[in-house]
Amino acid sequence: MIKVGIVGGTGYTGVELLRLLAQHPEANVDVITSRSEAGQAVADMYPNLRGHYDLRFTEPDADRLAACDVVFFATPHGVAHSLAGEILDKGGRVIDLSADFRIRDPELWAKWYGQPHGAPELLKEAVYGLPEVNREKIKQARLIAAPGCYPTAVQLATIPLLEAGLVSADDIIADCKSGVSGAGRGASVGSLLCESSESMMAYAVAGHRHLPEIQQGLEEAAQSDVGLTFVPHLTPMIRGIHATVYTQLLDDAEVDLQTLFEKRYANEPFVDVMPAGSHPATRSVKGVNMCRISIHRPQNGKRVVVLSVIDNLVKGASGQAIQNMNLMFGLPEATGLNQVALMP
Ligand SMILES: NC(=O)C1=CN([C@@H]2O[C@H](COP(=O)(O)OP(=O)(O)OC[C@H]3O[C@@H](n4cnc5c(N)ncnc54)[C@H](OP(=O)(O)O)[C@@H]3O)[C@@H](O)[C@H]2O)C=CC1
Ligand SMILES: CC(=O)N[C@@H](CCC(=O)OP(=O)(O)O)C(=O)O
Repeated sequence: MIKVGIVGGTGYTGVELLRLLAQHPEANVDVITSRSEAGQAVADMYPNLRGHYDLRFTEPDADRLAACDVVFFATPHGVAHSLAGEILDKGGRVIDLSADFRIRDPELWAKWYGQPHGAPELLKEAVYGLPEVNREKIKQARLIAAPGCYPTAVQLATIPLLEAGLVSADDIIADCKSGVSGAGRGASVGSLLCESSESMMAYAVAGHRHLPEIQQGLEEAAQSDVGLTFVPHLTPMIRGIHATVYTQLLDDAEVDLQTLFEKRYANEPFVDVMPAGSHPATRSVKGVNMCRISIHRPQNGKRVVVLSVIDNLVKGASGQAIQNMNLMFGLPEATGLNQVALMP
């Protein structure tokens, strides 16, 4: 059994880790931290977990966490900077769901996150945890930077086109919609029912902190600079990301984009390339570790439109983190991740 520690167990990604790990046959949660709820039983705070956990929140303690085989950080950015190094030094492994180790350049990170990078010495060994790109590195890693929710949906939609050199890398548009849980449990007034239901709005159009993360991943795939316009929107749903990616074919050559995507993801357990002409809905991935994609070429012109949906809390966070854990510990990649999406 893998002994698991979770830092930040009261947030949405923390409780989602607990929900998924409750059904994982090879992992057991030993330590779960919360400073505000220390002493409280996990199942008292989250009744969906009654009967699954006999565990209480504790204060974060590096020694107790390092005694686990792997520690998930489900915390705001900056927390893993201060604790991950100590856990690694004591022999633990770390999967960070926050943005702390996703961007390789510490100066760029500092610019977008508005504070100095707290652990630049760890960046060399941090592996970006997108299994569809970095599977072999993940298997050897001690420190995983789990990708953000928007970056997961956008990169999976775009990477096959850039790897094949078929589209113009200097003009990519990612128009994205997110459910409100993406803002976390401690979110501001804008996430209240009265503020966010029956309405939809764009935000951070001038620049969202996921922009440099997406750009980094797309530039690796393209092996060149990438020009990206990323516009996130808040939509009145609890879970889900819908990304619509617009790119332009470099020439009129007859290319079978459907086959390109099907081949690229043929062996991927958690990417579903849907039949040509499909329009995937966010509810088709609700609660599951899956990205469903469809590829369109309207009127057979040069414009390529790729639709990509994930559950922000699963393939966009906690499910993907467990997928990484499975790879790090030599387990079948889909262990504990075979749920079926909720309908309706
Ligand atoms: N929500 C989403 O869809 C996604 C979120 N993420 C990222 O995952 C991380 C967690 O997100 P989410 O679950 O939404 O966040 P929440 O705001 O819902 O929860 C944050 C958790 O971290 C704990 N925490 C806060 N500050 C500290 C600290 N200084 N030291 C230790 N623990 C702390 C909190 O508990 P307490 O204060 O009691 O200790 C709480 O349990 C964030 O970095 C987020 O950006 C990534 C992908 C998707
Ligand atoms: C709806 C909403 O507010 N979404 C969040 C998503 C950020 C997030 O989850 O951050 P990381 O993936 O970087 O950890 C936002 O736009 O800030």
